[in-house]
Amino acid sequence: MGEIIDGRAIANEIKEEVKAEVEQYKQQGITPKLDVVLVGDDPASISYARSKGKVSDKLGVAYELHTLPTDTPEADVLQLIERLNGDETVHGILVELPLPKHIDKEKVMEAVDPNKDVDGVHPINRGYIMSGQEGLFPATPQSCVEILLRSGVELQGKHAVLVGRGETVGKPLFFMLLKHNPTMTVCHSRTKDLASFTKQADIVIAAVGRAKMITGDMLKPGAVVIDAGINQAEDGGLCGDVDFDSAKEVAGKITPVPGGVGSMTTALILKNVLKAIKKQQG
Ligand SMILES: Nc1nc(=O)c2c([nH]1)NC[C@@H]1CN(c3ccc(C(=O)N[C@@H](CCC(=O)O)C(=O)O)cc3)C=[N+]21
Repeated sequence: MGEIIDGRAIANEIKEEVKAEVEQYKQQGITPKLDVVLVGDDPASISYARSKGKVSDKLGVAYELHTLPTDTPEADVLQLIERLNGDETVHGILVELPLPKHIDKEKVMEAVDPNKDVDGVHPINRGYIMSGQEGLFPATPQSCVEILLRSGVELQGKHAVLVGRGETVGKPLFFMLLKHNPTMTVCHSRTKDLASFTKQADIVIAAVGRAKMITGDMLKPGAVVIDAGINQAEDGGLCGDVDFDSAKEVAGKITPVPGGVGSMTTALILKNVLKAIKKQQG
């Protein structure tokens, strides 16, 4: 049976690092601050926003949640973002997605000051991911990379098979991982004979959004398996894109869901707030 990677333990490491750095900023008279904009009443977004508030409190980061009704005009959302862009006490801005249908998501993402864009969604930050420059990068792909690096998984020259090419995880993760020199294959929902690819992988990263689609018989023995999926299981609980029970028997290392990739994302958003401060200081 493979080693189960403890995402919560790694998240706690990151939280301790962030907390210490927040302390240093406070001694310089700067209180790091994160502002979250929540339009409408999507229950997942409400719960994610609350979780960011709780972790901010714990780490000494100031947190402000701007809740707007579902029928808020797009212009009002853009105006709020403009105000936050201009407010120098605000270091990080994150707009919870999905936005109501009458609001142009791209317009909103482009409105956020790229140096405050702690969700890493502004086209400029997307560009930095590709060019390998320092920028603000999205938390979930960062979490996958951090898990690999902090678990001592060697990437150079290894074959990493990424399953998923979505805008939030797969696509940015491709470039973020490639920096560490693995040979990479990208598979996705339309890939024919997925198992023929995953069986060759030293590292499998699952981010397709299909519950338990990667099973143990699709893995090479000893492979490292990183599961970025969050799906509703039949029993009502959470499950990943990997069938954990069969995969853990074959994998060398594997992340669980919950307790893996997801448990680090909030900590990484707050780490981005600190990176954002440095960007704003120039
Ligand atoms: N509008 C929006 N805002 C988000 O912030 C957002 C989102 N959409 N879509 C998906 C990603 C992912 N993300 C996670 C945050 C915390 C955990 C987390 O703490 N998970 C715990 C389990 C939590 C539990 O059991 O309830 C764990 O994996 O151990 C997971 C995932 C936020 N996201």
